[in-house]
Amino acid sequence: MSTELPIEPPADAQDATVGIIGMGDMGRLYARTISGAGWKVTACDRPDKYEALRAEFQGSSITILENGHLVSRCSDYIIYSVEAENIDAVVKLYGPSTKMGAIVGGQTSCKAPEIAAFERHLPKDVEIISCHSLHGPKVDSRGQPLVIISHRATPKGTALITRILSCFRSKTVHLSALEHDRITADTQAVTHAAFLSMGTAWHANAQFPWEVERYNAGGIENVKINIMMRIYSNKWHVYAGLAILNPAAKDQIRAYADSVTELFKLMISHKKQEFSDRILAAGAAVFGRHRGGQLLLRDDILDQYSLSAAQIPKNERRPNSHLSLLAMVDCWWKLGIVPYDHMICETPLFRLWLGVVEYVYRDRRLLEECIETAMEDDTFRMDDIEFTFAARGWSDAVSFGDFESYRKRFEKVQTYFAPRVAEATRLGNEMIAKIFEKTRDEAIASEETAE
Ligand SMILES: NC(=O)C1=CN([C@@H]2O[C@H](COP(=O)(O)OP(=O)(O)OC[C@H]3O[C@@H](n4cnc5c(N)ncnc54)[C@H](OP(=O)(O)O)[C@@H]3O)[C@@H](O)[C@H]2O)C=CC1
Ligand SMILES: O=C(O)C(=O)Cc1ccc(O)cc1
Repeated sequence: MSTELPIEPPADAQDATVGIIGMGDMGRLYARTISGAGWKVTACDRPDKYEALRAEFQGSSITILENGHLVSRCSDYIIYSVEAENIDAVVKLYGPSTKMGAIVGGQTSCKAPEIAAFERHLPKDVEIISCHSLHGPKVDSRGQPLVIISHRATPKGTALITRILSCFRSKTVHLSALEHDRITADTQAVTHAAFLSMGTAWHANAQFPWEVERYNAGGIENVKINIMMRIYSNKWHVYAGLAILNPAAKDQIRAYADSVTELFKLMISHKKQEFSDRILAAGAAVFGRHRGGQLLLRDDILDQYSLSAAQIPKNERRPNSHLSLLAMVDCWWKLGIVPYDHMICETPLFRLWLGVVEYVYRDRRLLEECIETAMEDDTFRMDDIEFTFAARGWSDAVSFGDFESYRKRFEKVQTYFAPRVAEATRLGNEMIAKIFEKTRDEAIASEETAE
């Protein structure tokens, strides 16, 4: 495991052609950025989209071809940027056309099936070097992690790919496929499970949380609502793929659902001592080494990003049990995970999630307030019971591995929240841009120092 600065290109690097198979959101980001850095780029989507894609990219320096055979034949680095569920079929189709001696990688969010497909279908002379940008297509890539997986690779091949991808000005992290999947099961799959469950619970209670007085509680609630809306405004297949196909994700999501259920049972049976001991033990295990240092998030920034019309002063806000947060720490504790160790594969959403969890656990008064509310206050009970059902439901959906039922669960909630998606996306983008200003500025400053 290492983090490296970009390596100087080998002498022939400027001649390399990069091929992109799958011109969806991430494929387009890659094609535009890599071409903008001066590399030759060829790209395709499904053959039936050829004419439309060609018209769209007319006059640009990106060459659109009819299919993946043509892209594979003429490219030195081919990136498959298709739905994770389709990776085996697409590599099976185009893999045998790979140019002799080329390097092949993929952008899918889970590497076990991608690497298996490459090993199964690519000619043996082909190197395998995969990648994964840990951010969405609309997020500034500077300073965000970019994982490079040199699975079947020469040092020269790795140097070339590192050089090509350095145009994203991301934080390059070299990992094995296995390390990548174990870490992203936490930073992505479990994080998403928590927010998917919040959305499902609010939908089950027929609530738009920003219209409910008890959710007008500033920073933490704003993050929960904005991220939940952000996830449900995206494509279901991204979340389904990275959870269902990641061998480590099922167990971690199940552990999260178990923590939610067990804590909820302690709450409704008013076992305050047991509940409190468990919360504090989990907090000590997870945050013990991180008591000092700067918090990841600042409350005053988060307060600015609310979907609600009414802003309630801090001293009049109603405390929340924050079952979703308490269960996250309980789950990390049970699994022996220290989330700070996973920051090498952080996404913007994970940083926000860890940020709010940390915010509660490093403020003893706030944590005591959560424990007190969980035990004594019925205001959030109907939310917490629906949240418990939802967490177990999402865990089942992932365990059963059925993409179609995952899609139905997802789209039901997505449709419910659709009317406010545009506004939530705008707010979420502003919130993420503001919070990551510092990360981006640090990345630029360290590049300038290196130059
Ligand atoms: N969106 C995100 O935030 C991120 C996504 N990823 C990963 O990147 C990959 C792509 O995601 P994203 O761009 O968002 O998804 P999209 O659905 O926007 O893009 C995938 C594209 O691949 C196309 N495709 C499918 N089969 C073929 C084929 N046989 N030949 C050529 N093209 C094909 C799809 O067409 P059609 O729609 O017709 O099937 C679609 O246009 C996914 O595996 C995802 O997990 C990684 C990082 C971030
Ligand atoms: O930040 C998140 O978790 C997102 O929702 C965006 C995202 C989705 C899939 C990826 O593989 C990487 C980033």
